[in-house]
Amino acid sequence: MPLRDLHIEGVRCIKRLHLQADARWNWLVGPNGAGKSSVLEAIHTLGTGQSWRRGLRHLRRDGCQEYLITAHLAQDPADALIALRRNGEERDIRYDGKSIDSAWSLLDILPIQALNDQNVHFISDNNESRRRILDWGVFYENQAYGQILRDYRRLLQQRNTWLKSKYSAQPWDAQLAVMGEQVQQHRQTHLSALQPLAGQLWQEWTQSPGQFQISLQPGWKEDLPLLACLTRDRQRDEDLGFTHSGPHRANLIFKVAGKPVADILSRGQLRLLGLSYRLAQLALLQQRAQVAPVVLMDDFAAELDRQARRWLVERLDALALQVFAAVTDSEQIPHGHHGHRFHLREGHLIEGIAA
Ligand SMILES: Nc1ncnc2c1ncn2[C@@H]1O[C@H](COP(=O)(O)OP(=O)(O)OP(=O)(O)O)[C@@H](O)[C@H]1O
Repeated sequence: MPLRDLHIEGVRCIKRLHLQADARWNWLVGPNGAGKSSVLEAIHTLGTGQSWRRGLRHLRRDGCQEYLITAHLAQDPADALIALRRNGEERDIRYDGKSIDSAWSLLDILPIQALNDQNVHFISDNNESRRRILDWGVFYENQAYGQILRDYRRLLQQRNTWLKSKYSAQPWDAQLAVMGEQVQQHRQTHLSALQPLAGQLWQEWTQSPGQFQISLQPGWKEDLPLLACLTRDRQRDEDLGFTHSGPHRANLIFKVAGKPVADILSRGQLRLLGLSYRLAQLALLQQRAQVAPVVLMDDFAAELDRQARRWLVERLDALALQVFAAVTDSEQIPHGHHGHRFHLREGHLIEGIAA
């Protein structure tokens, strides 16, 4: 669902900026501090209700009362606008003239895949980052998953509150176990479909016969049902005041040739492996769910040599998605590559296609 245009007011270093987007490639070009990430963050916020690094209030430009981000989507009629305005703690989201209560709805209206540093280096980051990236793919492949995960988290929170308060009746375990098993099942099904695609991309890039494996640890003892683990660990959970077993403790393990990748791959290779995984997610969505996220790529060239950059562009080209990619220099864009180039300085568009 590409953007046709984008309008930003009062976001970080950007006072006011409009651009008319290309349906495929949009290169944001400018030196450090020019505002490239601010544009990407604005799009991310419009598609998720959340900033990708700090809290939302940091998005507001110093000295401004509010920020406003709006866009027209390519498939919508000309007068349908998606708009997010924030003033202090008040947030107003509208789509096609209607007010939207929950930012969750934005995930359907404007799906985004963010490839910023954290979201590409998730493999060597913590378990939570890996779960977040996994869940992004599961959610877009099967949108019922969003509700299942929210239900699971709500029950988990209730159980943890109960563990701390030590009331006598304990009503949560059976339902928590049912939801937890469902979360695990959806994740595993998704991963089984994703693994061959990610492996294919990784091997295509490395030309290495070393086998690439991803496995999912569910977050509880694998040969026991979750309910049995919750029952078994009840006393320990009560003593420590939180739930030890469940998909909130799941982990994704990446291995190449049988070894943990963080031990053997270089930082650039880890970025490429992370990108292969994320590209595989996009390919799977294209096959299964017909969702076409807008791809946001911060610091496109970081840690990638020329050949890797070309490969990445070709892979994204094959997916025919809209991409916004930040580079500090036009030289980092593979030679002869098409798309719009927006040159930025100090939060202003100095050259490019203004709306
Ligand atoms: N709340 C704010 N109000 C005004 N300016 C801000 C605010 N937050 C950050 N900035 C400024 O915005 C600029 C950072 O912009 P941004 O991160 O978008 O740059 P960039 O082009 O992505 O740079 P790099 O290539 O270094 O990643 C910095 O100059 C910073 O001082």
